[in-house]
Amino acid sequence: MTRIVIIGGGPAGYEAALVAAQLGAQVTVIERDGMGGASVLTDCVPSKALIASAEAMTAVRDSKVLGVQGAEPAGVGLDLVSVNHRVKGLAMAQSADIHARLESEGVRIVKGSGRLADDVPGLAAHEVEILDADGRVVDEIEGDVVLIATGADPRVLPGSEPDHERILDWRDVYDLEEMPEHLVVVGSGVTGAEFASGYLEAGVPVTLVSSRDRVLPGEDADAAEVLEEVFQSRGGRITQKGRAAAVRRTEKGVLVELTDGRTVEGSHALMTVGTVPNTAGLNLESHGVQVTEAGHVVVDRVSRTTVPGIYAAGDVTGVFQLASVAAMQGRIAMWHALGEAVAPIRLKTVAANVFTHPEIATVGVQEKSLADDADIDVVRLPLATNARAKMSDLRAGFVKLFTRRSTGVVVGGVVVAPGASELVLPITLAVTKGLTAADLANTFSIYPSLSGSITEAGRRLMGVDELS
Ligand SMILES: Cc1cc2nc3c(=O)[nH]c(=O)nc-3n(C[C@H](O)[C@H](O)[C@H](O)COP(=O)(O)OP(=O)(O)OC[C@H]3O[C@@H](n4cnc5c(N)ncnc54)[C@H](O)[C@@H]3O)c2cc1C
Ligand SMILES: NC(=O)c1ccc[n+]([C@@H]2O[C@H](COP(=O)([O-])OP(=O)(O)OC[C@H]3O[C@@H](n4cnc5c(N)ncnc54)[C@H](O)[C@@H]3O)[C@@H](O)[C@H]2O)c1
Repeated sequence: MTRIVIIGGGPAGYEAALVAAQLGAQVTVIERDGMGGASVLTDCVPSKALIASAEAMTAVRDSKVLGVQGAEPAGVGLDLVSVNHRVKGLAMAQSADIHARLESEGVRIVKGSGRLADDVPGLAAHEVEILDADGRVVDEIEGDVVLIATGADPRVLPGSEPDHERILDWRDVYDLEEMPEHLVVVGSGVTGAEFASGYLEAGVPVTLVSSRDRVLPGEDADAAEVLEEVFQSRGGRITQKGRAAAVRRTEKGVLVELTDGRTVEGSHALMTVGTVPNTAGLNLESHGVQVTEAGHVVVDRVSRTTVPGIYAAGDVTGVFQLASVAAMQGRIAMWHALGEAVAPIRLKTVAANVFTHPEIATVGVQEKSLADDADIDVVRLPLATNARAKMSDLRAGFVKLFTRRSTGVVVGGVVVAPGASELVLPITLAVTKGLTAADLANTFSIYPSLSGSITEAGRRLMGVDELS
């Protein structure tokens, strides 16, 4: 029986464990915190649960235009203590469900930190030491295959170290007992944009310190522009081209000093300036496992590292930091290691969503990476023209579709709308299965529905041939 040792119990680790157990391997998962990893306990799941409460606030406040009475902004508020209580409880419950599921599949779960400990490099099997919370080695186990799935932690900006009271990282926010009077979010990547949007919706004045001239530099530029407009129309402030040099505590709160001399004051600062992979202390380099300058483990498309028998998956690899990608990399690693037929990961088919208001969902090729003479047709349909959107008073947002001009095959798309994370699925399916604009156009969508804009985009891009 193949012995699999997995270090880290996030989506990369636990999904890998499920696949390996299903294929009859003997599986051990070493996890220092709790099953589900940072994704479930502190990052993805809690943030989306918090955002769900903020969205409920928005739905109530925005209902006046639909004729609802008594929902004036001053009369609607969030009870942050009970929201945080709910968020943490939900994360713990999800973690417990994953723990129970793994145990029911026969996976052994060990609490502690794992690290590679081969005495002799190059052997077919690998030793892994288990350390307790005090750093003492308490056990050693041998695996035929080791999966490194240790995730990533918040990056700390020197001079802006979180004190976890006023200067926070995103894992601290669920311990707040009162709403911040004025939250300064430093960093406008996906994490920063989501928290800035969520807290603003929850009724907190927010300033977003963005180091670029546009928030969400990695996303579709039109989508980022819509998000900025909505954010500012609701009273959010954006400090553009503002790179934080230091964040200090003041008598009343915090002062964010920017590299160009400007300052931003607030009651709390939330640091969202990226992540660092958890590779320290794993003995990777001494075992010949190649890591990049930034510390990410180098893997190929079937999750192999540079050492036979050692695989890596998830945020520790730096390949698209998404729970869905982490899980797929973990599964692929096990299929490959256990001799199953396996297709290398296809990053062009990955769908991603920014959970702001409105949400931004993307899949496949994106406009910013297209050459001027690319063989690509693009259509952009504003939501404002969609009947269902009008009924719900949704004005901001759009559907954008990219097809290959020569074949009509759908190669990418962007949806900016409330619930874009759900709406993007037909486009993702089209990109994954090589469907054409005509396939979308000839698919029945419900009338009236927001997904009608996706089939309509297909019709706009249909070639003349398909009409004849
Ligand atoms: C605020 C936030 C919101 C996000 N929201 C989303 C979202 O909505 N959708 C999405 O797809 N992605 C989201 N992400 C990204 C997603 O959380 C990550 O891509 C995902 O957690 C990666 O999973 P992983 O298994 O690689 O690592 P993790 O989930 O980080 O799990 C790794 C685990 O390994 C443990 N570990 C580390 N070192 C050791 C060791 N030596 N021994 C034992 N255990 C160890 C860690 O404690 C951790 O529990 C979000 C990220 C952030 C920061
Ligand atoms: N919904 C989701 O799927 C979701 C949600 C959150 C995070 N994530 C993923 O997690 C990963 C990490 O996201 P992130 O947003 O934490 O990191 P990031 O690296 O994507 O963004 C960090 C931002 O901070 C900025 N920054 C860095 N130093 C700064 C400074 N001194 N002052 C001001 N700004 C500064 C950077 O320019 C960058 O725009 C990403 O890959 C992201 O996709 C996914």
